[in-house]
Amino acid sequence: MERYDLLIKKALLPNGKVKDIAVKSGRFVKIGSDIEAEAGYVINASGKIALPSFANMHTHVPMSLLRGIGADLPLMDWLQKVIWPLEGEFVSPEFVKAGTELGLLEMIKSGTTLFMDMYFYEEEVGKVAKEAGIRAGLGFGILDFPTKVAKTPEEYLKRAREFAESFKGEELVFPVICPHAPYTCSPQTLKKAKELADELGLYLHIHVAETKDEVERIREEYGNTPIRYLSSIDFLSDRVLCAHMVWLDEEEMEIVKERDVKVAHCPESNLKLASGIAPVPEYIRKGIHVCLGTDGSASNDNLDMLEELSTMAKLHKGVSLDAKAIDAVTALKVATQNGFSAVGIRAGRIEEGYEADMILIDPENPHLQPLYDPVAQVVYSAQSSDIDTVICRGKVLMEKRELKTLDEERILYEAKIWGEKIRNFLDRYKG
Ligand SMILES: CSC[C@H]1O[C@@H](n2cnc3c(O)ncnc32)[C@H](O)[C@@H]1O
Ligand SMILES: [Zn+2]
Repeated sequence: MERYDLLIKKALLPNGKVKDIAVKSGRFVKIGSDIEAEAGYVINASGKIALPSFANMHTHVPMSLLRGIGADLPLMDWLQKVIWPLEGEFVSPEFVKAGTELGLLEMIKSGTTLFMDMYFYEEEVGKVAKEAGIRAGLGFGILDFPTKVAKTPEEYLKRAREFAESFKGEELVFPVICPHAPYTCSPQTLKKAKELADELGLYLHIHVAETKDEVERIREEYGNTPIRYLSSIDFLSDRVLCAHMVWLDEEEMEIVKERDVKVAHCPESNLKLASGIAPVPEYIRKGIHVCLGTDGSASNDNLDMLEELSTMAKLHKGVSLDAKAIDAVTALKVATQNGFSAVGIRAGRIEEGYEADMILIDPENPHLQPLYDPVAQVVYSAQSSDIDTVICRGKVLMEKRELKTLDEERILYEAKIWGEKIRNFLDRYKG
């Protein structure tokens, strides 16, 4: 008799069919009716909706400890007056570890199995991600100005290289090169970051065209808009993930399409920081590769991809007056498959041959009943607390809402202690 690592029985698939799902060596190997086999682990998914898990394609996970701080400010005031001074005071390996644990708790509980992160002391993020069993594309943030983690661009680049070299060849965690933005990195730094990514065969991840102010600043400094400027220094390729991309003109969209640059749309952060609304339906129409991210928890203020995808789908209908601007099936694809495939991972579909990353949603809640159209109802009315089970590469990270790899009680306790320290500092700073 065939033996599988994991057998998920009687799950309701997005196509409306009830099937068993067999997993071996981290992949979906058989999807069929009443699979009779031995299995290392069996999950009874009767009555549950099976969907691909989410790929959060732009985060600063340790910022979970700064959630709720700096509300109601635009990006540059938020960064310069609140966030960067706080990071200068608190960022340390211990802060990053505790913030990552809190963030991963939230991400796993809301169905994410891949996140793309940019921050400081990223080796701490890597260690926690490995323990948690989640996929992560991680990069040490590169800047031109001095902070407590590095003084010169050369030092940031050195740290980025050291981090990348120490995390190469891992199963689920992979290094990425992360210059922060065109307005915080000189052309020399951006070119060196690209050379480093090319030398090590890694993706680049960067903030681009987030605000109108940024566009003006880049135009004044370099005589061009951000995408034209990045194109002129040969920074763009199919291995570049650009977060935000709110303010592009038609010609820039053509450049992005032509180079197959990946776009991480972050609608909630863009709304909260009053940055604007990226023309995502137009990107999709043009065939640009769009995926979805939350950004950090101090600009969102959570890491909940289910909420993010619902916001995305509704927001673009509202601004375009087109109910089909981003339909439910497309929204789900942007939040799942498009994220994984942007970084070369064959996941985001529950199909034989795909990586076994998936969630089970419990529809036995008033806001999901009666159930007529599982995909649309998940997109428009599910809450992350409906997510019952989360599986990453065939490993169960949460079942019946119980976390299997993280100690929820300890992590929440430690986050509250950090909260006390940061609150005391803020009180003194205000006073
Ligand atoms: C160099 S590490 C990452 C750096 O980015 C800051 N950050 C967080 N959110 C945003 C955003 O939306 N735009 C630009 N920069 C952002 C974070 O605080 C870190 O300093
Ligand atoms: Zn960001």
